[in-house]
Amino acid sequence: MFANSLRQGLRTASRSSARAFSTIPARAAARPLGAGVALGAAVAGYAMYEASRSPLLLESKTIAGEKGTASERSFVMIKPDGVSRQLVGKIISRFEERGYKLVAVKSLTPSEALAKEHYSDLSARPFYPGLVKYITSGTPVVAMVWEGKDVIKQGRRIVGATNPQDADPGSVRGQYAVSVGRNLIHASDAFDSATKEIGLWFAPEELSDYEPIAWPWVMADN
Ligand SMILES: Nc1ncnc2c1ncn2[C@@H]1O[C@H](COP(=O)(O)OP(=O)(O)OP(=O)(O)O)[C@@H](O)[C@H]1O
Repeated sequence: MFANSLRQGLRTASRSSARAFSTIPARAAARPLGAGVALGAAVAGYAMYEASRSPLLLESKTIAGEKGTASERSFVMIKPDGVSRQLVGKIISRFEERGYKLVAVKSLTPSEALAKEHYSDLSARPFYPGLVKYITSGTPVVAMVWEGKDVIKQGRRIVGATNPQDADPGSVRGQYAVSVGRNLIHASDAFDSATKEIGLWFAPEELSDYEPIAWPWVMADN
């Protein structure tokens, strides 16, 4: 019952999330997003998400790479306030300059179903309806996947504490935000959530596999 309504919801999510730009290969992006393509992407994304909900979640190698290695991946999203305040470049620079690899990026206005599923663990919290409304406001978000050593934990440090008033002044939230309800950015908080979130927001073919020119200089241990 729940799975059916979720499946339906994610189909709707895929259909109604408006995409402005993306790392999808040009040929695929140029194709009109007909029902088949949209449904295919939704099914692929949903399959990855379903896999992330199964006991396979306990595995250390998933769509979020391999936990604890340079292939570890995190889902990072610049929220509508970050886009509206034109902080996208500054925020992306934090991850790039640290040495992390951008493996996927797209701008979209999430559907209500997608936003609700992303924040499903907070559905009982009083701020949940307002949170969903904020994420689906119509101003787009920038959804990204970043890769590199310890990117999940380090990504959370770059982002800062949930309440910007508690955030380190050098973090994104500590530098640019003051309100918990408008804290600019999301980053996965654990390997399991990165697995769920990357599978929910991206189809596998949207994730690029390449090596930045400085990769060995950034990731080597000796
Ligand atoms: N008390 C609150 N009032 C309003 N919004 C809140 C409140 N607490 C959390 N939120 C919103 O819900 C989001 C998710 O909350 P969560 O507790 O998962 O924190 P987080 O993991 O730091 O945030 P995110 O998941 O966005 O990275 C927060 O980033 C914020 O936008």
